[in-house]
Amino acid sequence: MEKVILVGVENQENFKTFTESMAELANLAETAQGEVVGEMIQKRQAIDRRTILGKGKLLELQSLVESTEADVVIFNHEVSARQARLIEEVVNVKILDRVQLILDIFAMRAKSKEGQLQVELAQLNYLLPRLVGQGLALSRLGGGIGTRGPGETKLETDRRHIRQKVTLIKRELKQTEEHRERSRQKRKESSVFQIGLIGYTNAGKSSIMNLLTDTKTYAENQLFATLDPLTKKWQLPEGLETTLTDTVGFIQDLPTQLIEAFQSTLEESRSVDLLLHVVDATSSNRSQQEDTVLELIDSLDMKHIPVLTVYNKADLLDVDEFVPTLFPNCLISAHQEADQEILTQAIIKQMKELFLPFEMTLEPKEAYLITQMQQEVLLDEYEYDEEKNNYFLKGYAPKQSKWVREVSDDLLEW
Ligand SMILES: Nc1nc2c(ncn2[C@@H]2O[C@H](COP(=O)(O)OP(=O)(O)OP(=O)(O)O)[C@@H](O)[C@H]2O)c(=O)[nH]1
Ligand SMILES: [Mg+2]
Repeated sequence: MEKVILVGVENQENFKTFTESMAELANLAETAQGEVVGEMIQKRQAIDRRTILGKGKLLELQSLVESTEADVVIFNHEVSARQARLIEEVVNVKILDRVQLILDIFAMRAKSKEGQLQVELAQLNYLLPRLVGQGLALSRLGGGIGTRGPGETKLETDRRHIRQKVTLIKRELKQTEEHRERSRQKRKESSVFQIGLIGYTNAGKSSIMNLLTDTKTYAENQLFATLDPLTKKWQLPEGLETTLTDTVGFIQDLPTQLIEAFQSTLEESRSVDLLLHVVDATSSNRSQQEDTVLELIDSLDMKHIPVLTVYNKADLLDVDEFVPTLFPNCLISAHQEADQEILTQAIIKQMKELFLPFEMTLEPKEAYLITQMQQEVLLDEYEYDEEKNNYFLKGYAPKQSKWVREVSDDLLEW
């Protein structure tokens, strides 16, 4: 385990969320298998352009590194190559920033070929501008946090080599993207109602996926436990078939390089009919986490998709004291089997708002259609009318549903 010192400069720009952000940095460092042995905070009007910390503080950092025998210093700010070099000259250990740390965790987590390629692309994109005129030798970093990567070769310093690699990875990713696009298209054509889980990392998205479906996806008390999107069928008790997609979690200051690299993964959520925004209701940092996710929904062009907020981890809360901030919402615990019902009903309520209400009758000879309909619409009522010798059906159907079209034809005939 590497010993880590965390550094942050509290300034006019970040003072509102500074404490939480530092706590999150500690959490990230631990997720990357670091042991936090010290923290250094400086209050300053703005960060120092050359060394982030002021001169005096930098010397303090140097003695803290020595006394704690730290292996690495992680800054809660983006650190340019030049800044890293200047700081390193003083403290004599590896310097990393928040972005590199997040990239490193992603590199650890990436399991699928696609995930690995995406992380490698993000790392290379992060590296490229940092190489300009620097001749920065990555080898000096040695091993450990900040140097992990899924690529077989160590990250190379040669810019040309990196550019070639970027082109190569993009080409490979394009193929998986096309494959993904095809299955997504297929799902769209089959007009299955699609639900996407999104939310801050560690909010409980995968746990909710597990609660609703019988799958056992990886749910862990770790940041970014999930990297690869996973889509599962989920059938509502009334019979309607939907799909549920679990995906990568969001975090404040999600590196733009990552967002770019993970475009196709995030695409999975862009085409859904309903988003479940999972929020850790117990987080002391809840409102900032909510804002982060809302901003990302916005920047990922997903603003047109209806959202149901799912406040999670209710088992750890005094439920009566809880005050929600986003609507519509429901409050559940993914760890309580009984809450499956609450969540399901909340989802159905949202679906009804998106669907069109319909009523129709079917001749006895058409009764075989009912089973099929049950899988494609929300059927509230269906009964056989003995006097009229027909079936009466009532419910809600997706707007583009063939059942709705057929019903309206029926209505015209009458
Ligand atoms: N007490 C309690 N813990 C929960 C609940 N839901 C999830 N957790 C825990 O919270 C942690 C994170 O859960 P995950 O389901 O992995 O969260 P996630 O949103 O998928 O996280 P990432 O994939 O890392 O973004 C795990 O340790 C879960 O056991 C809940 O309702 N109550
Ligand atoms: Mg997960």
